[in-house]
Amino acid sequence: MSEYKFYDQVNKAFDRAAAYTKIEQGLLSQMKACNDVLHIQFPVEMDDGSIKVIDGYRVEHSHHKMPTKGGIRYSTMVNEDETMALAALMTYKCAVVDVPFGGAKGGIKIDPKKYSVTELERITRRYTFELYKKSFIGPGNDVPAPDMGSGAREMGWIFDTYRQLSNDINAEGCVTGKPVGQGGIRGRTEATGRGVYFGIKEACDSKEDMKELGLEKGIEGKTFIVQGLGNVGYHTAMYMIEAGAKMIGVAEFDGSIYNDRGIDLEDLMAYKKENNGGISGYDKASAMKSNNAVLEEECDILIPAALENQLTEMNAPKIKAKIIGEAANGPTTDKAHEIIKERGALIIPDNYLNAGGVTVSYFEWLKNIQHVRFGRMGKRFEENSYKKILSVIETISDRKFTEDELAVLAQGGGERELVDSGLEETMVNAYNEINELRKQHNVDLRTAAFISAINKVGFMYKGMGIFP
Ligand SMILES: NC(=O)C1=CN([C@@H]2O[C@H](COP(=O)(O)OP(=O)(O)OC[C@H]3O[C@@H](n4cnc5c(N)ncnc54)[C@H](OP(=O)(O)O)[C@@H]3O)[C@@H](O)[C@H]2O)C=CC1
Ligand SMILES: O=C(O)CCC(=O)C(=O)O
Repeated sequence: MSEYKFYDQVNKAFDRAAAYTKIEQGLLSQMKACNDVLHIQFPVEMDDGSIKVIDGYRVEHSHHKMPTKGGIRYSTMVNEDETMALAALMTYKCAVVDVPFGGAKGGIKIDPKKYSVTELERITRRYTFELYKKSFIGPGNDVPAPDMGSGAREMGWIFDTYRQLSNDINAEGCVTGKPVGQGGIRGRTEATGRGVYFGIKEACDSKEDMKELGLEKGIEGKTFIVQGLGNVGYHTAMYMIEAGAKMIGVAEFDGSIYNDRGIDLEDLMAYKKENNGGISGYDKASAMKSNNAVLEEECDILIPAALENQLTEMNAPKIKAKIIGEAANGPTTDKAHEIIKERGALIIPDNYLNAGGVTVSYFEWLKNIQHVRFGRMGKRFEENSYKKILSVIETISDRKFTEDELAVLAQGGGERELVDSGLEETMVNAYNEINELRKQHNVDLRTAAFISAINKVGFMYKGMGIFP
């Protein structure tokens, strides 16, 4: 296990922020506690007929809102402490972006690369069965989603297993991040990275805040370095580049690379695919001496998008980036946070910045329990209304719109457009809310995000009281 107890790190940030709230100590202790911690060990038959015992976890951190929500991580590093920390972060993250769920997280302690697809399916289905038996899954109680090492395919297996076991009419809402054909929503796969981009963009669009950092307003022209080109890292980089930023460094599990003229993301991804997921040997950038060395290079924005505890007191003094965009959960230890803050850099914290995933998961869950795709009822109606307005404009202005103009101007909101709009609205509003708190209390953005979360969860508890 890492020398940094992840759950302690989260609680340190919580305690720092709690001092700025008026919530009593007993209630603060209840907010920090993990309400249910499940550790299971279950057997799975391998392709060669042998039997393996697998460790699985699910932690429901807070039941102040139901269902609880959070991804399932497939990694050899999974353990109880990590799952508790990640579940706690889910509670605070949901509160920061006003997603009405309690926090949860799951983990299966395996290296998914070492198993065949059929073995992974058996592991996932048996894990789901265990969650079902123990009431740790269901659209009204606990709703998993993807995290490191898992994706839409695994969520599809979870949904199918759940619906075989239960005749719940809302079964589709038992898990999010599913393939679209199985009740998933368009835009969930890219949602976390898209949300990270919206959050960084909102920060960069503040002239006043950028001036404090000695930077120009806007994302365009800014350089960035990313750690981990998985789901979150790749989509973040893609949207940053689309907006005119330049990726000059990448760190992966097998090495790190740097090129101040920019690295072609798609070219690198194609190389990575051929190279078993690794970037070592990529010859269009310089190889650095270790897999984390590139994090210390000069850049405007550093985006850790892989693991927790990556910026520690060891490397924090050498980090030169002016903005740290925490796409991963818990990438910065408490001590590193203090060091980076002292230097005057802006840390955009995980419990706000990577909330795009759970936000779009919320939209997917709503779609599932409503049993109707967003846009299905209104899209045509909107389009017909816009066409009528445009036709009146044509009549009174003597101007004829081209087919292309009409296609753009008379477009109604389909599922993808509505998801994107809801995600942007959520990320922008939450940024401004926590940035206000940052200024009001003269604190950093992480502390501000925790103040926001603690006050919101505290407000729920005050209203509900403590049962019995
Ligand atoms: N998926 C989601 O919707 C959300 C994810 N997050 C967080 O984002 C982070 C990344 O998750 P996600 O993108 O889904 O996971 P993925 O499994 O898709 O990607 C993780 C990436 O990090 C790489 N990696 C692993 N170890 C290291 C290392 N030591 N140094 C550098 N890179 C490494 C992986 O390489 P390889 O695959 O070769 O091992 C992979 O490219 C996690 O902290 C997760 O909790 C947060 C919110 C939502
Ligand atoms: O989409 C979700 O429900 C949870 C995503 C997640 O695990 C996270 O935000 O860390």
